[in-house]
Amino acid sequence: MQSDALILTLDQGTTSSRAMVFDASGAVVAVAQEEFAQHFPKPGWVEHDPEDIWQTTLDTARRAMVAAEAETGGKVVSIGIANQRETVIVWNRETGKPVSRAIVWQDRRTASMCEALKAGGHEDMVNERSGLTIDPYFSGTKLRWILENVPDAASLADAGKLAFGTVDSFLMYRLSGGQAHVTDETNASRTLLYNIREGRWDEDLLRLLKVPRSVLPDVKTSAAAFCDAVPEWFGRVLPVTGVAGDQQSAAFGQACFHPGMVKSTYGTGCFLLANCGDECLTSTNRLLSTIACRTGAAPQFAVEGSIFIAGAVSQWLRDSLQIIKSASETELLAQQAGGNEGVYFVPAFTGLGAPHWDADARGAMYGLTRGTNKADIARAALESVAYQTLDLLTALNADGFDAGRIRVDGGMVANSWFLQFLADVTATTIDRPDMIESTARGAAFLSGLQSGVFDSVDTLEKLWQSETVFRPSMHDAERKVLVTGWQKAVKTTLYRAQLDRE
Ligand SMILES: Nc1ncnc2c1ncn2[C@@H]1O[C@H](COP(=O)(O)OP(=O)(O)O)[C@@H](O)[C@H]1O
Ligand SMILES: O=P(O)(O)OC[C@H](O)CO
Repeated sequence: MQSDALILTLDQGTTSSRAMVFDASGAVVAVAQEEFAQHFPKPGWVEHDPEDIWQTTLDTARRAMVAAEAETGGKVVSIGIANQRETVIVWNRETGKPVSRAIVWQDRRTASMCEALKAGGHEDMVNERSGLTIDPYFSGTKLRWILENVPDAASLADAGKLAFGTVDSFLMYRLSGGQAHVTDETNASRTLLYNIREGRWDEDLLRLLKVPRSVLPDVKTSAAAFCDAVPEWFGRVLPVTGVAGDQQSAAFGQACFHPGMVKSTYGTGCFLLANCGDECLTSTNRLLSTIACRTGAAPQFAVEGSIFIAGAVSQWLRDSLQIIKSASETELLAQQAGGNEGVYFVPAFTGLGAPHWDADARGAMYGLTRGTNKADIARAALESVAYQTLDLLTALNADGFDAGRIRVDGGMVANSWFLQFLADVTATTIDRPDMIESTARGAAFLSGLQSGVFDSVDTLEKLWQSETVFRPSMHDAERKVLVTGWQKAVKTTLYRAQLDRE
């Protein structure tokens, strides 16, 4: 292990870009973060400007690197990337310019395209090969939408001048000065175009979604020589040696290296991953199969439950309702609320993900009375994230797992009230590590293994430390009442979506 070597990680998330520098002991020595604009041009549409993604990534990376090298006297030797997944960027290979805004994973504009694919009887084939379900969440239909709706996109594709990528791929294209068009297998596994069992872009899926092979990046394993960042950005050449979708990266950063280990990340959304080792398990309860990070020759897999709105509920209370000034206020408000008061909040702002998969569902609050106040609403908002996790765990356990303990991370786990309620309502032990930035840490682990800063996975495993353990303490009867109320609220929300479709 090189003692003065540092690793720069780029955690490009849905609401902000964050750069972190790690040292050879796995500790964070510098952080820089910038939020960027979210665009909602039509109901259900969510877009980012790719130039915002690039600029905030570059600015935060430079700031964190300069601070870390000045502070420690060490040198950054490699870069790791963890990114919001599924989000689609398409650019012109000749000019490097995106042809449209990025279509974000939360965007629902392709709901009818997905319905048509399902009606065409393609669901089983898509599920078997990609591990995913047909839903607007994934990249494939978003890419199709751009090819069909953005002027010149199809003709550029015909001329071989169009490139598609998830966010990691776009960042590497820019970092390498336009040399690299590459991604990693965890990101590829979220596109709906990748055969996760055979580890290749799937010709039948490409044909189904009418995606030309020429627009796709090359795929590597997550710890690999991806590309070199040119000196223009950091003053010297720096190799990108670790790349993963942020949720797979978080599982790696949480040292969930063994089959059966489970992590759940609470950022904008919530994503629960259970390690399946080298077995590609198929859920019979509407969870996803996905590629996890590997360090050896054999591909690794996880079963995943994806919830679209988690920490974003607090952002909505802050930015849209304006009843709080910061997300952290929800903790005190929830304590003040005292009880659930029969108030339920189903935050289906962008449809419901696993295990319901209803793109048409929309958010709702139930049980409001004249006495309902902002504390009740804040509590219901936090509760909703715990109930949604319960729905995932119920599906996971029905698939044969025994998730008795979960490692949690992400911005929302600073909220201890939420974690205790999560433990209570799921009757599961919740383990918060000393380092909740697992996403960035996973990318640092991957990059550092490849660049020689870390010598082995065993070394990394020893770096993981628990900070607080939240144990279930709620009586079964109380839990049952609360959960029954939630189930009724979800049922009503799904029924309403069904009525809207009729
Ligand atoms: N104390 C808190 N209580 C509840 N939610 C919080 C708290 N702190 C942060 N959040 C939420 O966590 C999210 C930020 O987490 P982060 O992991 O940075 O997300 P992302 O990577 O998706 O951008 C925001 O949605 C924010 O509202
Ligand atoms: O930006 P995050 O951390 O909420 O993660 C987004 C996920 O990768 C979407 O699948």
